[in-house]
Amino acid sequence: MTASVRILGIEGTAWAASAAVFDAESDDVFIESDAYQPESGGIHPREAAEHMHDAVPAVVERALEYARETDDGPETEPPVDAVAFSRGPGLGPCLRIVGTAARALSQALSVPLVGVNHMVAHLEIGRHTSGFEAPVCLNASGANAHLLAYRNGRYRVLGETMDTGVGNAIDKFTRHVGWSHPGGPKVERAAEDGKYVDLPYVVKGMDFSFSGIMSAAKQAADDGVPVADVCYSLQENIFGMLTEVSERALSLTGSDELVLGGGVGQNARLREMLATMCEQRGAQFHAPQPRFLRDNAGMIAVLGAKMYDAGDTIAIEESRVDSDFRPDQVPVTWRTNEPALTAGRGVDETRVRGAEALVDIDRDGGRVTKRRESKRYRHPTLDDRLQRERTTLEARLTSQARREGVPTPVLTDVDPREARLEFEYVGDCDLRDGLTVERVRDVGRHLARLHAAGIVHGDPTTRNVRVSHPERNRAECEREDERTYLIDFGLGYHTDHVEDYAMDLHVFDQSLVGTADDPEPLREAVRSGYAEVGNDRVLERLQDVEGRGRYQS
Ligand SMILES: C[C@@H](O)[C@H](NC(=O)OP(=O)(O)OC[C@H]1O[C@@H](n2cnc3c(N)ncnc32)[C@H](O)[C@@H]1O)C(=O)O
Ligand SMILES: Nc1ncnc2c1ncn2[C@@H]1O[C@H](COP(=O)(O)OP(=O)(O)OP(=O)(O)O)[C@@H](O)[C@H]1O
Ligand SMILES: [Fe+2]
Repeated sequence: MTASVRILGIEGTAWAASAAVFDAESDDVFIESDAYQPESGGIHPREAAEHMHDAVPAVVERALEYARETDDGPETEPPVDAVAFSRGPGLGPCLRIVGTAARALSQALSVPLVGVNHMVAHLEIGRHTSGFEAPVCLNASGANAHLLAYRNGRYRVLGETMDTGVGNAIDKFTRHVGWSHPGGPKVERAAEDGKYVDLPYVVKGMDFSFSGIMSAAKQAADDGVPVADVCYSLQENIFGMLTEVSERALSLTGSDELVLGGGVGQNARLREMLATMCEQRGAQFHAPQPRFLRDNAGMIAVLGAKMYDAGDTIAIEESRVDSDFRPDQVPVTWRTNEPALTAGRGVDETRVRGAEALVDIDRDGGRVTKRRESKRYRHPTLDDRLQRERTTLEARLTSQARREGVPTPVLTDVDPREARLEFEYVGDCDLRDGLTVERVRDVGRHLARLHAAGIVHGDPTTRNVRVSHPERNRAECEREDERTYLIDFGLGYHTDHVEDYAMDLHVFDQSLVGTADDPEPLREAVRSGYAEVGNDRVLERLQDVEGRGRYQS
């Protein structure tokens, strides 16, 4: 055995044939990579696999040489303690080649094998290099885009793309305008000379989708809008969406640490937006060095070392690869500390900061005043548009929902230009701080009622529901009707699409998984409440929606 743990990492999920050596004691990470560059178009899975076949042995050999050169243990011992490899997600043909190489190496060196989830590695490297205890993680990579937070032994997906990964979306646009792969860096360069044009902006709670904005961007380029302007505006909107959902995740979990992962994280504008957002809300932001952001075996070796330390190795027979491997499928064996959600605000607090707004609370007067803040990270034109649209919608939908029999606060005043709303004060605490099966079932009924009226809430989370809390206000709870109120309709809209109703339920479901200690009975309750009042087709579609967010190349 060497003095400190040393791990050989191998990566090859799509384009980067990469091997690395991580030395836990010195924290030294040696990385050797060989990138696949398609001659035309995007990544071809077969060609990429051929690249892996040709390039993996050489990068592994270089890494092993380095391991031997820097090894101070006896020569008869292997230069590393384990071989860690990317098991997925990724392109099947590539993964299989890397898996075969890793198994052979683990046998040849007589060291254990560690099977690493590539997406968890993208986020763990940021936790490792930042030293943050319990950050929210934004993974912005080619084939994925996830918002993740640790809870009860897993990384929970708080939000994700509903169609393609963020890098792939950008790459498809650059292919359309005839630029070579990868497109991300070219968009970044072109954007330097651009000015803002209007493009779609789609967030649903902490989920988001790129299909609308990408078709509009292609259309704009076809219509003769200067490509620089399209690139600039794509960055403003796409990264604005990712920053907004990151802020919402910080707000929901009460965390004040954010880390970035994935190849798109190399983009300076994205990093700037995230840093500005964190600064504005008093949170800390960390982005690892570029060599750890793009696909690389260093992150595989670093997480491999943590897993190895925890005894989380894998038998050769069980080490098959999984091209759909989701981050929330991984039992997190290497973390023991369970961060508590920050406690709900005290009864006396008079000002609350949400993800979007500052809310001033006048409990005695029975009023709250909500003011959407200008976001410094956002382009001023977009910021202005979103603030005004959302304030108007929130006013309208809050009242319409009540007419449909869904408890909401009475709107007493609205000023769209100032992005200001005044409501009746309702409930005693947020559902997040008083989660019960009965209340969650109520939310299911409320959502069903809204949907039946053609309204989508848009951001139903455990913080956007107010409940009466027995310990905080006895008198209140002696009322016969303990009510569950929906608030914050700013992302709502009218629609008759079953898909949109299912998405609404999905958003609530994700917030339960992200904030509850024992989410299963609650997830059951929201479905049963919904079934009492609503349309079964929506619940069926929910199952479909849950199957998405899989690896899509
Ligand atoms: C499953 C795995 O194979 C996949 N990996 C992956 O997509 O490679 P990654 O290195 O994380 O990200 C590559 C993407 O990152 C984009 N990219 C690179 N530099 C960029 C930049 N400066 N601005 C925007 N995008 C950039 C590229 O255009 C490309 O779409 C993933 O993590 O989803
Ligand atoms: N009518 C109300 N009665 C009582 N409390 C309220 C009311 N409206 C808002 N709050 C409190 O203020 C918090 C933030 O409000 P709201 O969700 O509307 O703001 P936001 O910035 O849009 O938040 P987010 O986007 O993070 O959900 C709520 O979680 C709730 O605790
Ligand atoms: Fe990646």
